[in-house]
This record gives sequence, C-alpha cells and structure tokens, in this order.
Amino acid sequence: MSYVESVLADVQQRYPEQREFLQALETVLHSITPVFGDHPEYQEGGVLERLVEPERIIIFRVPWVDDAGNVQVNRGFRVQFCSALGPYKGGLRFHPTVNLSIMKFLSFEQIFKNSLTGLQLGGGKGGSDFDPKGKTDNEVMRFCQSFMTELSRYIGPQTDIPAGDIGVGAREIGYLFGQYRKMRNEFTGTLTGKRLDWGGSLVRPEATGYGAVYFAEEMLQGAGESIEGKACAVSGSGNVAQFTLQKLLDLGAKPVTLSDSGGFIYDPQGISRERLEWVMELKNEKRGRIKEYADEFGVEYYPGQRPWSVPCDAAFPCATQNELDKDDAGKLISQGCKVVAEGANMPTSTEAIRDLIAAGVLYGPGKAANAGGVATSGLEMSQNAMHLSWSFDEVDKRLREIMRNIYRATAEAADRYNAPGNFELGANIAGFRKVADAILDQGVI
Ligand SMILES: NC(=O)C1=CN([C@@H]2O[C@H](COP(=O)(O)OP(=O)(O)OC[C@H]3O[C@@H](n4cnc5c(N)ncnc54)[C@H](OP(=O)(O)O)[C@@H]3O)[C@@H](O)[C@H]2O)C=CC1
Ligand SMILES: O=C(O)CCC(=O)C(=O)O
Repeated sequence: MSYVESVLADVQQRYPEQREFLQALETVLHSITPVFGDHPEYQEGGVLERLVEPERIIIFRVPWVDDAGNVQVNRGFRVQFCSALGPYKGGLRFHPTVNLSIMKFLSFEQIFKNSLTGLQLGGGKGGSDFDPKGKTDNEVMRFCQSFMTELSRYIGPQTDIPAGDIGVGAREIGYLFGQYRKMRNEFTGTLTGKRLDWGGSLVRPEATGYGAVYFAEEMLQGAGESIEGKACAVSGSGNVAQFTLQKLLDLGAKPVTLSDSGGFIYDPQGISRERLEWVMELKNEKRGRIKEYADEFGVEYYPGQRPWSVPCDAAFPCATQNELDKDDAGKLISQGCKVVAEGANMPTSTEAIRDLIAAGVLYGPGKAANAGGVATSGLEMSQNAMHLSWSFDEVDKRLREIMRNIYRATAEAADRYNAPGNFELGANIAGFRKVADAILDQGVI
C-alpha cells in the first residue's frame, strides 16, 4: 500500500460515516499522488497525516425563541481545518442538511481553494442545520444572534474570518456582524460579505459567479474558443447562480436555465437581463420559488429535475454538492457540451468528473472555478485593514487577475504532471504544494 493509500485507509476507518468528507478527500489524494514521488520530504514530515485532521472543530448548541414563543435548538459548527497559510477563512452554511461530514468536506476543499488564490488565507467553514426558509426576519435575527454569541469566542480578524454560503447572504451577515460587534466590542473585518456602508467590498456579492465565468472563459480561450454565443445551463438561483448569469450576459452568452430544490425552468430564448432582475427580486426579496418564473414568463418548469438534459454548450452547476451525476455527465457529453465550470462546491460526482475529463470536456473544479468569492473576501479584508475602499473596477480587475493566475497555476501543474488539460489534477496539486511546503516550514505543531 502506498503512503497516500495508507493515510486514506486510516481516515476511512476512523470516519466511515463521513461520506462527503471522504469523497472530497479521495479526490484530492488521488490527484496529488504523483507529487510524493518528487517530494519524499512530504512523507518524511508526515504532511498528509497532519493535513487530513482538522486543527480544531467547534460544535455548539444554538438555542433561540421563535415568533410563537417556543424555544428551538439547532446545532452550530465551525471546522478550523488548516491555518498554515493564514487565518481560517470560509463561509457559513445555514441549511437543514448541514452535518459534520458536510462541514469537513467544505472546510477541507477551502484549504486548497484559498491556497490557489495566492492570498494569505487558511481553510475553514461552518454553519448550522437551521433552515432560514419560511422564517421571519426576526426569527433569523434571533437565531443569528444566538449562533454568534457562541462563535464570537473562536473568531477574529487575525484568527478566523467567516462569510456567507448557502442560506447566508447579506441579511444574515448583518445580524451576525451586529452581534459580533456587541460581544467583542470591536468594529473589525471579522466577517466578509458585509454591506458596503459598514465595511463591505464592491464586487464581493458578484465575485463567485463572475469568477466562475472568468475561469470558464480562460479554459475556453486556452482551447481557442470563447463563451460568447454559447447556450449555458446554470443550476441554482441564489447568489452564485444570479451573478454567473449576469456575467454570462455581459460576455454575450445565452443562459437558458435556473433551478432551486423544487425543479428547474428552461427558457430556450435565453434569460434576459430584465428576467434576471425579476429573478433577483423573487429570490432576494420575496424569497419565492423558481417555479414562479415559468408562471410569469410562460416557459417550461420541470419539477424535481436538474437542468443537465437541455441542449447546451456550457454548464455551470451553482447550487450544491453532488447535483451532477454520471447520468447527467452522459447527457452533457452527448449534447456536445464543451465546458463545465463549478460555481458550487463539489457539485459533480467522482464518476461524472472522470467521464467529463475522459470525453475531453473542459472541467473547472470548484476549488479553482469558484475561488473568486473567497479571493474577493480576501480583498475585503485588505480594504478593512487599510480602512479604505477600492472602486468597482479596481476590485473587478484584481478578481480577473486572480482568476487568470489560478487558471495558469492549474494548467501548469497539469502539464508538469503529464496531464495537460486536466484542471482537476492541476488545481489539487497546485493548491496542495503551497500548503504542504508551509506545513513543513513551520515545524510539527
Ligand atoms: N456564496 C459564495 O460566495 C460562494 C458559494 N459557493 C457555493 O455555491 C453554491 C451556492 O451557494 P450560494 O449561491 O451562495 O447559496 P444561496 O443560498 O444563495 O443559493 C443556493 C441555491 O442552491 C439551491 N440549493 C441548495 N441546496 C439544494 C439542494 N439540496 N438541491 C437543489 N438545490 C439546492 C437553492 O435552492 P433552494 O432555495 O430551493 O434551497 C438555491 O437556489 C454552494 O455550493 C456554495 O457552497 C462557493 C464559493 C463561494
Ligand atoms: O468568502 C469567503 O470567505 C467564503 C467563500 C466560501 O465559503 C467558499 O469559497 O466556498
């Protein structure tokens, strides 16, 4: 058994129930296996054994009172996985499916994603099994306050800087920031994704979606093509999906689908800017369902289905993990889909990734393609530390540059390890090398 296989087997034996974490771990370890041939010092220094175990996991009770006066209790998490490259950084997810396995997979992925950004950011992630859907603003506020009362003990501008993820947008970040400020009596950049007036950065709301399209454009340009004129299937209809659509429209592409957990809509003429604005109001203010788009604009709604069966040249999974499986990959390949860029974290199953790459589809893994969000959070932290704000164009220019650098680092690592065009392998290796070197440099701690 090789070194990598023995570390993997040990984790599998210790945490057999952590399905999503093991899925993420297996993918990364499989990709980085060739690196250990060139770098025996990683094995000698026990880098992998240290990297697969989080530095710290905090699990806590979150009691709150609903509008009817009943006491509710949820579970809160923060997985502080690795701080070798900087303070822990990663979002908070509020969704009923949240559990330790999902927190660990997201936090583990964040280590390599943050490394790829080139910024000084460690990897962390957190959240709760609280479901904001159907809750009033006051209920969400009371939940956020209780969550932050406990979390505030473990975070800080030099320690751990949370942000948003599924179910955590500007409203939740506001309530979390307010409570952090009160508990710690400090106004610092300890959360990112803040509103502009109180410390946020221009482009942070747009950054993950814009970055995913920039990354897709880089992959296409590398193959002598462009996103312009391409029909694009997009899943989700939240933050990442909305701004993926906006950038696709800016670059002359034709987005044709959106989805939520109820199903997807297909608008074969292309979702226009006006219709996208309507979706933003539906989702961000009225908190409605995507089915209402079909009712409003007279297009087809497919309940309980995912959008990968429609004719498309490009696919942007922007909802959640494991939302694109082997069958879906087969459909995309048979329609001639050229590029899959992941706005979401681990949306594509392991078998589907294998099939896409084998079929020559340009596959941009989330840790590279959706790194624009956390990178712009890093830019928000820089602006907070300097007590100034950059213009929209300045931040967007930096985001564009960071995405280009991630593409280059990823493509170069893939070439170097004899797998040209395999951006999955390239992203895992390029992300891992920096973290591994930092772990060795800093001694056994
Ligand atoms: N926000 C960010 O900056 C970043 C986000 N990501 C990733 O992007 C993805 C989307 O996040 P974001 O847009 O912020 O979250 P939002 O909460 O804004 O939107 C999530 C969207 O995904 C859908 N969704 C969630 N869970 C499921 C499910 N189990 N099945 C089908 N659809 C589902 C939601 O539908 P419904 O409303 O019905 O639940 C909603 O349309 C996540 O994977 C996240 O980790 C990655 C990098 C940064
Ligand atoms: O902006 C951030 O810090 C976190 C973004 C995030 O959670 C992610 O990249 O998955």
